[in-house]
Amino acid sequence: MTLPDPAVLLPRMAAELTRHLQAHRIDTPRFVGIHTGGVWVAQALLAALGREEPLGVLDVSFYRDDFTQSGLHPQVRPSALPFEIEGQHLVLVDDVLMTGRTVRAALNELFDYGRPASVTLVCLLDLDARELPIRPDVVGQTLSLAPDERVKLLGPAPLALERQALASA
Ligand SMILES: O=P(O)(O)OC[C@H]1O[C@H](OP(=O)(O)OP(=O)(O)O)[C@H](O)[C@@H]1O
Ligand SMILES: O=c1cc[nH]c(=O)[nH]1
Repeated sequence: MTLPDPAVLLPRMAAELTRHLQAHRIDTPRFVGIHTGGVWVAQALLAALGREEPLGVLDVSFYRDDFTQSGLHPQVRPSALPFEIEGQHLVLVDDVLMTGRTVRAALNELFDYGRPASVTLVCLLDLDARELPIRPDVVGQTLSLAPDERVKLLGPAPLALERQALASA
C-alpha cells in the first residue's frame, strides 16, 4: 500500500479542524505540537490555516510509561509552552497515533501546567492500533500496517512519510 503524501492530507485536515473549532465555538485555540513529528505537522497546519502565532512544543520523554525501560533519548529537550494552559482551548498535534501512549503522556504533562478548557487532538496518520481509549478529532488518514511495519515522518520541509521495517529484538 502506498503511503499518503502529507501535502495532500494537510489542507483537508486544516478544513476539518476549522469546522471542528467552529462547531465547538472555539475562537482562540492554542496549538501544541509533540516533538518531533508533531511539531512539524503543527507548523504545516498553522501555515495551511494562515495563522501566525507561537506554537507550544512538548517533549514527553519524562512522561512516557516506558521511560524507565527505554532509557532517556539523548536528544530530550525541555517543553516550551509560550502561553497559559489554564482555561485555554488547546489543539494537540502529533504525526502518528498508534497505541495512544504518547498522547497520554502529553496530556499528563499539559495538565501539570494547568487545566485546559478543552483539548482537540489532531494527527496526520492513525494506525488504528490503540492500547488506550484515545481518539483523534481530526485525522489525515487511517492506515493499518503489518505487525512488523512502522512509518516515519521525514521533515521538517518537505514532509514525507517513509515505511520502515520494525527492528527485531
Ligand atoms: O501512539 P504511540 O504508539 O505512542 O506512537 C505515536 C508516537 O510515535 C512517534 O514518536 P517517536 O517517539 O518515534 O518520536 P518522533 O516524533 O521524534 O519520531 C510519533 O511521532 C508519535 O509521537
Ligand atoms: O509506525 C509508527 C508507530 C508509532 N509511531 C510512529 O511514528 N510510527
